[in-house]
Amino acid sequence: MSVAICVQALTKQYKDVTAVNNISFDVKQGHCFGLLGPNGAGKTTTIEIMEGIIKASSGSVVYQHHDKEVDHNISQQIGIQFQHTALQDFLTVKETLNLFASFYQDTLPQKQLIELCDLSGFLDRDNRLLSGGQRQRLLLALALINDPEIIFLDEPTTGLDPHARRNFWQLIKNIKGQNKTIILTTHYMDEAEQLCDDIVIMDQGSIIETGTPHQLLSKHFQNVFIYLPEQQVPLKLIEENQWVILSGRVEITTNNVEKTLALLMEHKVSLDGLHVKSANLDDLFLHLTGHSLRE
Ligand SMILES: Nc1ncnc2c1ncn2[C@@H]1O[C@H](COP(=O)(O)OP(=O)(O)OP(=O)(O)O)[C@@H](O)[C@H]1O
Repeated sequence: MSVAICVQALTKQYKDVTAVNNISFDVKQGHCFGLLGPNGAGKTTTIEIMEGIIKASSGSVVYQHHDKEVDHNISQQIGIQFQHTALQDFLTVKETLNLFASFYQDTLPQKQLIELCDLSGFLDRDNRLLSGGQRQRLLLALALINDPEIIFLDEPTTGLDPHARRNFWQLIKNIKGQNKTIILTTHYMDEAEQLCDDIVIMDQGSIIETGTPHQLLSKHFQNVFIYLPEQQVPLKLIEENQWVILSGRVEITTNNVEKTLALLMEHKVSLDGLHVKSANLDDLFLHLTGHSLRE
């Protein structure tokens, strides 16, 4: 898999704040790369340096295809969905697409863009009347308007309801299916698990973990959790096995689900309401940093 962007020893120093502290990673061509971390971790600063919007204090960002360091000219070739983009009042969605298309030399055919971002139901609607999900789909279309190979999405589903978020994920999967490279920042671990091939986790300007979601989870967690209503499990069994009682449920940590279920059945424990959960990226984040990603 070839490398699309190579980030080397990147540092950004503001007066008394080191926003990004000597980080290095590669973004692979055709992958969805996730940059995760809590507020203030340095994600936006990193992304803005990669987009050529701000300059690094030291280190480099090289777009391998162009074989040169990033500068502001890169904006013609990449797509950016910013966290907050002001849309022109009194323009319809179609007029907005036309306006943004006029900023670029080469653009994706509008019909294809409308289909890809599922805009056909509200093309004549004033921007101000769009729902959160519709607005994000329009912003995604604007990021794709110049048919970029590389697309930056900065927290694209923040504030959307679960249904709109899932719709949006499907659009991102479709775009990924066209062999585009996506760089995504998000606070939502389920989003990263769904979409990202590679993940970098940042905290306080530094990288604290890197890998595929599967590699990260199997490196840090060999166990799964089994939950059962407390009243169904004899106290003696709980104590003997050093299981934990949490909010009315018994939490059993095990690396052998079959063996644990056999033990419960042997003691005639009812399995009504049983819940089995593998560790997810939220658990990983808590494990690595001692705090949850959305705190
Ligand atoms: N222009 C600036 N001047 C001084 N400090 C800044 C500036 N921009 C960012 N910082 C600081 O750099 C650190 C990293 O900020 P950054 O916005 O990159 O974090 P983030 O991970 O994107 O956070 P969020 O998820 O809240 O967007 C923070 O401590 C922030 O206050």
